[in-house]
Amino acid sequence: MHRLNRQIRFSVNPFLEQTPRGSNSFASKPAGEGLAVFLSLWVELCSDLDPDTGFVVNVAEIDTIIRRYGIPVIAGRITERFRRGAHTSLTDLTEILEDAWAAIEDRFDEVTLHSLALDLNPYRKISIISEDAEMIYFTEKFDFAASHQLWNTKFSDEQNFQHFGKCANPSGHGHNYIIEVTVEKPAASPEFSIADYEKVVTDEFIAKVDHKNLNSDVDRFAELNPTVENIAVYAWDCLKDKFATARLAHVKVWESDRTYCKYSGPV
Ligand SMILES: Nc1nc2c(c(=O)[nH]1)N=C([C@H](O)[C@H](O)COP(=O)(O)OP(=O)(O)OP(=O)(O)O)CN2
Repeated sequence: MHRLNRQIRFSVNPFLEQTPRGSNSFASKPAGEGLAVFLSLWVELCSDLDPDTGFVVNVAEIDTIIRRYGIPVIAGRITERFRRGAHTSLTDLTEILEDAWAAIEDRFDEVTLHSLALDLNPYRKISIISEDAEMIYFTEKFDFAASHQLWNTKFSDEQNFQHFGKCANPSGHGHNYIIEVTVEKPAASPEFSIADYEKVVTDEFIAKVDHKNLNSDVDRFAELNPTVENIAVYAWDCLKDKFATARLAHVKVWESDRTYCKYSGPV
């Protein structure tokens, strides 16, 4: 079974009568005319591969279906809210995403719609997945800078340099880390506060690691190597059970744009 993901970038122009023309789907289609609401929708589809084409579905077909049936639902609902001056909350966005799901889920032959994620900006998204239609997932990215040394006192110096190479440098080295924190909550439950969520992540995790020497400033790493894998577990432990109206679903820690570790542990 394969899972194919495709991102569809589009803009909503709430106060224009006509959808702007435009043909750069890499940037946004429909395009924004002047200042517009830029969004993107990630569509994840599952199936075995078609033996003749090697496709789950041709991405051109995904684009056509999503632009014809999905985007008009999202754009229409957002336009309607803007025009009557209504704020669009996460609960409203969840309903809009669920309506988009209903409009497209049966449009793909022999392929299952597995998830839909709406990027609200480059650092924040909401998602729904087929396994758990009652749940909404909210994800935001945070950054922190930290230094560390990879070293194991059980090893000789030579063995340490063999295992960890330049990361064993006794003076340490630094990374600009990114952490993505995903929480889940029942779609129908009371409004989730993004400000409260951000405060929890900032107070319970970022404050403990940002601008720190992980080996010497963070107790967890006094004996344990601060690898990206162990940092992900530490983040999980710091954050689980800390959200008042949501449950931690998983964390993803990026050590660089080439390395990340995703973790979800026992709660
Ligand atoms: N499984 C893991 N392997 C390594 C980790 C880790 O956390 N988990 N960490 C490191 C070091 O921290 C290293 O600094 C990683 O840096 P990175 O930029 O990814 O690698 P380099 O710059 O050293 O790669 P080049 O190819 O030399 O540019 C190592 N391994």
